[in-house]
Amino acid sequence: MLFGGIITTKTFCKRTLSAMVRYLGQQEAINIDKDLFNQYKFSVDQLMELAGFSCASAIAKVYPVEKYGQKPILVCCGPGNNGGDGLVCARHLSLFGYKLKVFYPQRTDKQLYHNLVHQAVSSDVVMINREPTLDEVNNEFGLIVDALFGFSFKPPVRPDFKNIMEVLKCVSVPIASIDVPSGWNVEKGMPSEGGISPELLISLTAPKQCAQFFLGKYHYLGGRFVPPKLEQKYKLSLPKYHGTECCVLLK
Ligand SMILES: NC(=O)C1=CN([C@@H]2O[C@H](COP(=O)(O)OP(=O)(O)OC[C@H]3O[C@@H](n4cnc5c(N)ncnc54)[C@H](O)[C@@H]3O)[C@@H](O)[C@H]2O)[C@@H](O)CC1
Ligand SMILES: [K+]
Repeated sequence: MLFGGIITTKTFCKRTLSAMVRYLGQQEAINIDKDLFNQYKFSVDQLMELAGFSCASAIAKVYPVEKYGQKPILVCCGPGNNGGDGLVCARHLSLFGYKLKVFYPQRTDKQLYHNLVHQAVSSDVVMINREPTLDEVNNEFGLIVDALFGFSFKPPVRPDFKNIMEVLKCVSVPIASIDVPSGWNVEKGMPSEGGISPELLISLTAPKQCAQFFLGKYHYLGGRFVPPKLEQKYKLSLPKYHGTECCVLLK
């Protein structure tokens, strides 16, 4: 496609990359997850660490610490594995030199999650217990990481998460969403009543169908842990990760 008659190599490469990947339906994403655990014998901790690290890397590329490190980053974590990715991502961002605050209202009572919180706090991440207001988010933070819900989300958002979702819908601060923009239908995208509009989306393993409706500026793929046979089984056509990079720019 030509834009004003000019197409740069970079634009062409980005468009080619995002065109070639396959977008997964919700059930397919769940099946791949099951295969990774049952057939390929990965543990949740392993994949979550790689997923969260790749999200932190993509965020650091788009929002360099030299420019965005002054104000804290707010990470909003949900009750499932998407929230776990958020906790890992927060710890790595803190180790990269950012100031981190995490809002994690429904803490999962499993050892993995207790450990993730402990590890984050040990790496200077601050856990906040009160839900931040819209004004507080706009004034205090430079970036929001949305780790509320991933590919297992079933709309509509339940009442206990409505407030924070409303805040995220209205913020002027950029949002980086992990795997799926929270509140979006995993296949159909933003709900008709409106939803959050992330500036950065980091798809994990492979993009979900909702990513086709993503209009933000940056789309990365992370989670470089897919065994070649699994990639072939689901015909994922993943883009090539460069060198030792753990994430790749799709758009
Ligand atoms: N195989 C993969 O691709 C990997 C996936 N990971 C992450 O795991 C995520 C999927 O995790 P899960 O399956 O635990 O699920 P999610 O984290 O997507 O969400 C499930 C949680 O959200 C709650 N929930 C669902 N619908 C809701 C609604 N309408 N209102 C309020 N709460 C709702 C559920 O009760 C559950 O607690 C992925 O999106 C990704 O971020 C990574 O951790 C590792 C590897
Ligand atoms: K999310």
